[in-house]
Amino acid sequence: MGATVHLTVGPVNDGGLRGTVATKDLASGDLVLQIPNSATIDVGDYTLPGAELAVALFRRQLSDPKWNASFEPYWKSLPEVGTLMSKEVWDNAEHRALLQNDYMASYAEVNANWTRDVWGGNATLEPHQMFPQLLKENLPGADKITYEEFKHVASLTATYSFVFPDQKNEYKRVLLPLFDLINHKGEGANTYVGKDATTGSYHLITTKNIKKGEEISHCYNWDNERNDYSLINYFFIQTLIPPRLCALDLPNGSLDGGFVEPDDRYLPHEKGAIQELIAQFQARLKKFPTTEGEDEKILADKGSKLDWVSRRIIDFRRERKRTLRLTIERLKEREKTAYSLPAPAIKAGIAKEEL
Ligand SMILES: C[S@@+](CC[C@H](N)C(=O)[O-])C[C@H]1O[C@@H](n2cnc3c(N)ncnc32)[C@H](O)[C@@H]1O
Repeated sequence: MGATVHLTVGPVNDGGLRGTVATKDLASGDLVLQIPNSATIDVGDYTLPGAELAVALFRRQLSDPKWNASFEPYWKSLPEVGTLMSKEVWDNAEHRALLQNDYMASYAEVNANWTRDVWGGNATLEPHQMFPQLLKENLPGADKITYEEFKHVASLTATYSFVFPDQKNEYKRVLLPLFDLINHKGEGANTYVGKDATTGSYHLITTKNIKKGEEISHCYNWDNERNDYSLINYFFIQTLIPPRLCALDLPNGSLDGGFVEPDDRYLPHEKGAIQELIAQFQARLKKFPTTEGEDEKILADKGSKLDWVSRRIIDFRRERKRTLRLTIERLKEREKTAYSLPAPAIKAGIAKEEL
C-alpha cells in the first residue's frame, strides 16, 4: 500500500514484551515509518469509551466482509483474546482487590461495568450504540461474538488507537497498523507520531539518533509516567529513575490525568508541610495489608500459581510502596535545609496555599 517501514517487531526486554526495533541506523529527524490513510481505520469520535468504539468496529467488520478481509493481516498482528487488560476489561473483583486501593478498584469497576452494560444493552445510550442492536440488524456472525471477544475489542480500541483530526478536522480514534506495536516511553522516547494534513498519511519521525536493533518508542501520553494511571488504563508499569509517585499519592492527585511534571513540582518545600507529608506517607505505608518486602516475596515464589494479571498488579503495588519509601527519604533530606513559616501562618493554612 506504499508504506515505508524501517522497523521490525519482536521481544524488547527479558520478560518477552513485544515491541519494535529499528532495522537500520537512523539519524534524528529521519522517517522510520509511514503509512497511507487507506491502511488506517477510523473507529469513531475520540471521546467515546472502548465499548462504543467496539460496537462501531464490529458493525463495520460484519457489514463489509470485503473490507474486513483486506485487514486480515492487521487483525492477526493484534494480541489474542484474553491477553489484554485495561479499565474496559477489569471485571474480576479478586484482581481489583489486589490493588490495595479502593479508589482505583472502584474506578476500574465502573469502567468495566460500562463495557458489560454496552454489551448487554443496559447502558444509558441510543440502541444503535450498544451490542444487541447488531443482532437486531441481522448482521451475519454477530450472534457468534462472545462477551470475552467484545471486551477484548473494547480494550483494543481504547489502548491500541491514536487520536487525530480527520479531513473535516474532527478528532477521531484511529487504528494505525504497526504504529500500535510501539511501546510507550516518556523522557526516553525516541520518536513522535504525526499526520500529514494534506494526504492524511501518518508518519513516525525520530527525535534522536537510533542504532539498528534499538527499541523504538514514543510517548502515548505523559500521564503514563504515573504507574497508577498506566496500570489502570494500559496495564503496564515502569520503574523510572528517579521513581515517580503514583498520581493518587501526590497532594491533591487524581486518576483523571494532568500530573505530568516531575514530583518536585507537587511536593512542599516548607519544613512544617514536609513533615506533615512525611507523616502522611508513613501512615499510608503502614495501612497497606502487605509490605513492600512481602510483595517481593510473593513475586519471587517460584511455586506460586498466580496468573499474569495478579502478578502485574502485585508488582504495581510493590513499586508504589517502594516509591513512597524513597520519596520519604528524599523529603527527609529536603527537610534538613527547608525554611520554616511562622507557626500561626501554618495553623491558618493560608500562607502555605499562597506560597
Ligand atoms: C499500543 S500497544 C504496544 C504494543 C504491545 N506491546 C504489543 O505487543 O501488542 C500498548 C500495550 O503495550 C504495552 N506497553 C506499552 N508500553 C509499555 C512499557 N513501557 N512497558 C511495558 N509495557 C508496555 C502495554 O501492555 C500496553 O497496553
